[in-house]
Amino acid sequence: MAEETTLLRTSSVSKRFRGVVALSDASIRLEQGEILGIIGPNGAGKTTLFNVIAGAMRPSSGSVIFRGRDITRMAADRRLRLGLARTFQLMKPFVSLTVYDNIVVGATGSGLSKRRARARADEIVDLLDMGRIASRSAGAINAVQAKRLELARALSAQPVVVLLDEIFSGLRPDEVDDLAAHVRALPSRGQTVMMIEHNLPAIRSVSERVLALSAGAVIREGSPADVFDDPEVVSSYLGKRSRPAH
Ligand SMILES: Nc1ncnc2c1ncn2[C@@H]1O[C@H](COP(=O)(O)OP(=O)(O)OP(=O)(O)O)[C@@H](O)[C@H]1O
Repeated sequence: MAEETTLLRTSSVSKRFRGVVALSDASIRLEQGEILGIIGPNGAGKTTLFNVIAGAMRPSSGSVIFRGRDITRMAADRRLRLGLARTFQLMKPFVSLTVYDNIVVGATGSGLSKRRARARADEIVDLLDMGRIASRSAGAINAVQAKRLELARALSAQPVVVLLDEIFSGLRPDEVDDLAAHVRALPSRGQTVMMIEHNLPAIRSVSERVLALSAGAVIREGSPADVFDDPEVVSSYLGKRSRPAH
């Protein structure tokens, strides 16, 4: 394995909550410049994987290595400063602030001065075509715009790796296309992406490599076509009474 191109990896990570095994011996690697999709039915362990990688939770066993450094026990805010940012499935913008100021807050959280944070926010607003909503109250934007703000907030930290948690869920196909174009452009800006997604057409349109989790374990890894059609992957979704629609 080409270790020098591996930006982030988990090594035999397990996470147990009392009787529940949320992650079981999961070893995952994220290569420099890729967009890796993580799929799996409800309860497969996807969010737990993100929590362990981003520092919201410690694994019961195993380790997380980022740029060659063991960050398993490092606090989330230090990981952010090292270049590991995430979006949240449940977005909680500061509703009393404008969209723009929410992005500034994200940038200051990554350690920038106010002045540099504003310059970063200006860049992100341009990058994600958010000019029309920048001065609106974050409490007055719609769900699609809120997704974009969540992405903007994560990017404001200028991360090396960005973890996207279901940013395409609930979007119409045209809205997916619009946001997907921005996600596809991230590697050319030096940003590597790992994304959890139930929206399989969205994954197919942005990632070359997909990894399927079921009951906390990695069951398949490969191209979207190979993984989506794999019988074990299909049956893991059917077992949960939901089919990977693609
Ligand atoms: N804090 C917790 N306490 C107890 N059990 C938990 C906790 N967090 C997750 N679990 C359990 O761990 C398992 C994996 O949950 P997780 O949220 O990681 O799955 P997921 O793949 O993200 O699901 P979804 O697609 O529904 O978001 C589930 O059985 C869940 O109930």
